[in-house]
Amino acid sequence: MVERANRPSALSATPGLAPQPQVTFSDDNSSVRAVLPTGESVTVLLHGATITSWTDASGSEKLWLSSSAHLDGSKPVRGGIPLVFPVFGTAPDHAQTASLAQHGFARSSRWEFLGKSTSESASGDGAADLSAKLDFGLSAAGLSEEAKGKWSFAFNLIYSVTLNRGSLTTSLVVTNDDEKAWDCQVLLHTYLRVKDINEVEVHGLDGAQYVDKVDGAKTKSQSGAVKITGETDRVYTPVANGPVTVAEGGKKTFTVTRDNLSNVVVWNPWTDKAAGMGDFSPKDGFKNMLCIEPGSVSGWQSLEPGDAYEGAQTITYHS
Ligand SMILES: O=P(O)(O)OC[C@H]1O[C@@H](O)[C@H](O)[C@@H](O)[C@@H]1O
Repeated sequence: MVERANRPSALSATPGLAPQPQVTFSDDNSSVRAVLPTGESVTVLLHGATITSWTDASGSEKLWLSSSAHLDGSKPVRGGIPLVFPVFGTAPDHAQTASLAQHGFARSSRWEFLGKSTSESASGDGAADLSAKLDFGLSAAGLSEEAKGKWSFAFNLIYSVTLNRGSLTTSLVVTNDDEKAWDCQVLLHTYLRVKDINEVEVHGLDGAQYVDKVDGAKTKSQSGAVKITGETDRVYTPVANGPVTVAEGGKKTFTVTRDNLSNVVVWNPWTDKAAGMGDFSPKDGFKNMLCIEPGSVSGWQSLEPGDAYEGAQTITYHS
């Protein structure tokens, strides 16, 4: 792997040599985009450091984004990959996070774009494959007065989004910059795009315990593949750190691997919940999405002053 930090966009031309294909980066005041020479792309909104688009080389979208999602910072984004920190859902019994909004403030805050870099590795045919990495940061200084009032600890988040041919890696490093210890939960709220939810099976969770949030938070045990036949909201704790795969019509479409994230939330709102969400469009869009959300949410990451925690996912698509 060769790191080439902050190289200029477009083609690099060395006199006498054919121009080498380069990653194209663009950023405006609201989002950052990287496009590989082979056509794969990722777009990250500074609002929430939310990934709003991930495409393959042909431009086919891999993530689901509501057509009425708020992209102007007025609400968390419905779709793509929003970030959940420092609390998953709400935690009325956890004093430090009890007054925070659902899923915390990371998805509602404007992040700073820290920089971009390019790496190359040999591909199967001997040519170099390029990948692009985008880094974003959020600390207490970037919070709204309201969020600061509800969570007053000093912290630092670095979120890295790495686009490779065929896969996307998202990694969050959380550092406690305070003089006091604090707890947090982290989750990568990934909305995968599917063709028909009725054809979907999720593999890799067989034997896992889960909390069924649509059945009184009962603890249950998964048997076989997960099929989505109605509102589904489950917090799985897989037995091992193996991959979770999504298949459609018997064909594998996504593989999700986790690094240091012990839970997987599987969520689909189905008809009634989708109808009740003002930013969920089209209303039958639940047929085209499935949230597979790697996270650390069934307990708390307790960080002493100066401690850091890192969790990551890699999503690979199979075409
Ligand atoms: O509407 P929100 O805040 O984006 O949350 C969407 C869903 O996010 C999931 O992670 C939760 O398990 C669900 O309970 C929740 O409904």
